[in-house]
Amino acid sequence: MGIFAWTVAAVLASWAFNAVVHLVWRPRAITRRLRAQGVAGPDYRFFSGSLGEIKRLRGDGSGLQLDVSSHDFLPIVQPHFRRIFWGTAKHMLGQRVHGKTGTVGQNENGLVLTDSEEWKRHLKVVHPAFNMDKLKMMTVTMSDCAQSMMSEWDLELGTKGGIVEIELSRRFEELTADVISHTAFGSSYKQGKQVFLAQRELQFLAFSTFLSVQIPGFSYLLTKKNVKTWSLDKKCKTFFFAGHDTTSHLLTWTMFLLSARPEWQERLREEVETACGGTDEVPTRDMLNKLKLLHMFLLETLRLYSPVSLIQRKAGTNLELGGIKVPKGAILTIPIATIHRDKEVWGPDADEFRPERFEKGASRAAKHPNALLSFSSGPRSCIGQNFAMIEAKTVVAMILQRFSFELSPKYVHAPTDVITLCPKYGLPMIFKSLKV
Ligand code: HEM
Repeated sequence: MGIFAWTVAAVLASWAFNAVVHLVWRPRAITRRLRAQGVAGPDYRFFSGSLGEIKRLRGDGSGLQLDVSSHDFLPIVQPHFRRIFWGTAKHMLGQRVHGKTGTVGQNENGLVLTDSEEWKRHLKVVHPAFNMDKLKMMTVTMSDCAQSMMSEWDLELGTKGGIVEIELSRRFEELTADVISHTAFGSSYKQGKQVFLAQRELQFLAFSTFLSVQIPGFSYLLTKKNVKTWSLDKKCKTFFFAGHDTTSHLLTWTMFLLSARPEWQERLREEVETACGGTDEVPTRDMLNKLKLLHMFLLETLRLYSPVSLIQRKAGTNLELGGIKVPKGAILTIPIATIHRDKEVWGPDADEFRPERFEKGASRAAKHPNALLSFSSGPRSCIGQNFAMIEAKTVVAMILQRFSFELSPKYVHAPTDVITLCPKYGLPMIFKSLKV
């Protein structure tokens, strides 16, 4: 055999060895150790008393949290979560999917992906971008972008006799991409738009990767999908990924819930008109601060339709949680969507939509102060949460000032999780102008 054939054989043998180690041997070893302690499989209730534990572990800087997942939103994907939980860290979602969707390529990790020292360094650099003064300035950009979206709606209303059906989820994706492009990329807004398009494609590629078996080394092969992923990866920036899809889904689900509850639509409109004025006014940051009911409404939307429905962490060391020894390398999933509907945590009305539960703030709405996990909690929690909440308030307030709306009969309720939770068939809504 020539040198080339030997090289190919050696590479194949190394892949096969890696595959056995990472897909068979290590997962089995971890499974055996957990089973020996009576942990039969991924059942989140087993850890349901451990929210305090999550906080404590995060608080000590280890970046380590836990929970084992049963994800009732997604029965189809469940077997894959099972595999993920029992697998080893190296080939797991936390690294692979985030790596493929969120960041700038193999050696240039973005903030969602980075670990320990590198993360601290990144955080120091980006944190000042989110201080309250900067956010105040960004509110103006947000309302400008929202205003330009709504001017288009006005035009459509004008040509269609004062009543128009608009598919909102797509419009909000464009809007939040617009906002993040203007705030993160400044004048190079067109470059931001390119990133937006690349990122959408990448998200679908990443999701299909997540559902298929991962063979170590295969992501380096020159397949069509890998080549596409690499080229798209280069264009993506963390903020872009983390910052616009999530916020657009929050807006979408808020509008869905508002259309399903006309009495709330009226209450919130009244609050907005009192604090911000009528159809032609543009809310300022100070006005937005007065919108308590809207704030509660957004929190309840985040609880029931959390844009990010699970997060994961790798056990960095052997550790003990709730009396269970979790071996180093196990992937622990925090099933946000499940926790958010847990009656033990939120009370018997956990499945009901009731913004009043947030009357005294998010930390006093449930039995545990950190039960609302949409933005995660602790040192690795969402850096853009204020940004997202301000953007959502600006946009919803401006819509309430200018339009009345109801759900189109075409709407089909099918929340679906493509890394973030969105309505599978969009959100068609019927709009009327409130301008006299
Ligand atoms: C409703 C909107 C949003 C939701 C639900 C959301 C949710 C989350 C969650 C759950 C995490 C933790 C991820 C993990 O632990 O694996 C996270 C992290 C992060 N988010 Fe957000 N996010 C939103 C908006 C934003 C915005 C607007 C930005 C930026 C402009 C942003 C930037 C980030 C960054 C950079 C991280 C990583 C932080 C770190 O690792 O230290 N997010 N987000």
